[in-house]
Amino acid sequence: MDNANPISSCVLLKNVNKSFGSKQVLYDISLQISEGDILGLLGPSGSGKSTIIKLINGVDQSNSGEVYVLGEKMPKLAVMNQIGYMAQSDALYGDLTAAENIVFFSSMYKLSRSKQKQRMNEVMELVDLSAHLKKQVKHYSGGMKRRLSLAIALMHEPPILILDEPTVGIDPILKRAIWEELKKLNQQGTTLIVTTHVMDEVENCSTLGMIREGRLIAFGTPEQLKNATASNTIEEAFLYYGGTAK
Ligand SMILES: Nc1ncnc2c1ncn2[C@@H]1O[C@H](COP(=O)(O)OP(=O)(O)OP(=O)(O)O)[C@@H](O)[C@H]1O
Repeated sequence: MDNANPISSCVLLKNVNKSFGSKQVLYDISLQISEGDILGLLGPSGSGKSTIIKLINGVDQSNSGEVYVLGEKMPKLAVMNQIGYMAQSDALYGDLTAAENIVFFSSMYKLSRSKQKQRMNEVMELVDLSAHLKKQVKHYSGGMKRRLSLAIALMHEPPILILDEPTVGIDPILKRAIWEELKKLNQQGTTLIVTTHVMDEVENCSTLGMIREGRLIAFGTPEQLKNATASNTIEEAFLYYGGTAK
């Protein structure tokens, strides 16, 4: 990591620490994500996954250490526009329809009216909500709101897509369909960063980071983590790290 170059990395964290008041929640996090990766950040609730994500997308700032995205030191507005972000809780307006929410949230990306319409149809098709475009969001179920948030994050075709627990509350069939689309986007060049608690999502990731109590206790490809722990499955490797890392 000492040799890691901010310019050639898609995302680079160097010795990042983060506290809220007197409570330290991230300790000396260093990691590098290459363009075209699908990084899965795994860890128990409260371990610090969302905090790492918010430092990468520029929503929050570290107390020490550096965060670079696309070669630029974060936070930087021009880079924030290159990132699609789906937060853990859905920041949607219940009194507006899905279409109105999409227009509102994508207005900062200044898509032409025809492009906006085209993308709206594409992303709503993708998350299987085309039939509910004109429905007020307060009448959506929890899973529908997650899917709408994902659609909004995809509107401007960002090169980096950050998804904080994207498939919570989504049924297994749609979850598989969404992952297929995410992988398709990845093959077209989108770098993905996804947090999850769920082991079955791990197989979709090219790189895994395991977080525990604010520390990055393992980072590498699933094969590397399995080899390093002499495990047959990534679940076994996760249990190994969970059981022994301090
Ligand atoms: N704005 C904040 N103010 C104070 N403490 C915070 C704040 N945001 C997060 N924390 C604390 O930081 C720690 C890490 O939280 P974070 O949300 O990053 O964990 P997480 O791994 O994403 O958890 P989950 O899977 O439940 O979302 C927790 O102890 C949390 O209470």
